[in-house]
Amino acid sequence: MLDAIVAKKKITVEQEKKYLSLKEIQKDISFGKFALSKVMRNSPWSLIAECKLQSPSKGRLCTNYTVLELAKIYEKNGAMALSIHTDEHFLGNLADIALVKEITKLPVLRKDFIIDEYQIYQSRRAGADAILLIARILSPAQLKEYLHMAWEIGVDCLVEVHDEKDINAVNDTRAELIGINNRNLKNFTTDVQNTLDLVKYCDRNRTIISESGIKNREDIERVKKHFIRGVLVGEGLVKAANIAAKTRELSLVKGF
Ligand SMILES: O=P(O)(O)OC[C@@H](O)[C@@H](O)c1c[nH]c2ccccc12
Repeated sequence: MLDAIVAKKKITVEQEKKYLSLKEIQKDISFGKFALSKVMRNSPWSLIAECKLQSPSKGRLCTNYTVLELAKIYEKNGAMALSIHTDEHFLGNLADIALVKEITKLPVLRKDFIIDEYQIYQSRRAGADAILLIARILSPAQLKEYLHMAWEIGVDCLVEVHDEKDINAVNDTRAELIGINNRNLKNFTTDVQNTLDLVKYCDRNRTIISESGIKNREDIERVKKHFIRGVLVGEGLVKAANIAAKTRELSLVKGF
């Protein structure tokens, strides 16, 4: 599935370049302020709350709320940042970033499959504070190059890792934010234990978070003991009976 999404993404990006060239995009961007890393550096715990309406493996996850409604609930209840899908397989849309930025003050991570430098500038032009870089779909050279390009325009990168090989590639860069993904890329199941197994390979000077399959305080207590500074949660939030309460629970809001 990942391969198919990436193949399709390559075609989409080539089409987008025809519509608006890289040069034109580069002319039209304001510099970012590294808002995500700033927030995470200053906070002992960060919930990055994902506005996830659908996933390719599970289908529709959320029908009662729009991306904007979710963003507002998350902000009001203690989330430190928002993750906004912009890939079609997740019902995402690049324009959602600007809409979300209009109604919240939180840093916004663009959640997509970045495989071309074009998308880095495109993300900033769309208003993103940060982008996801998935180590598995990039060569070590590409990873370094993309981190540098993003850094030059004030955009943070959350580098996602799935195994020891990915982590070795990231340790060899200056990436500040690392996300250990608990999702098995072959069968799409999630296991929080993956974070505990892999965190020992990560350079401790980075800000490390746990991604996918986080459902409750128990999961958080488990990873928090092992130098994890935050979580990225989608399904656990959007499928909760009370999304506001779940956001407070996973944000570690006092008195919950
Ligand atoms: O819904 P979950 O299990 O809480 O997972 C959120 C997030 O980690 C997941 O959406 C994700 C992590 N990395 C990705 C890369 C592409 C698409 C999706 C993802």
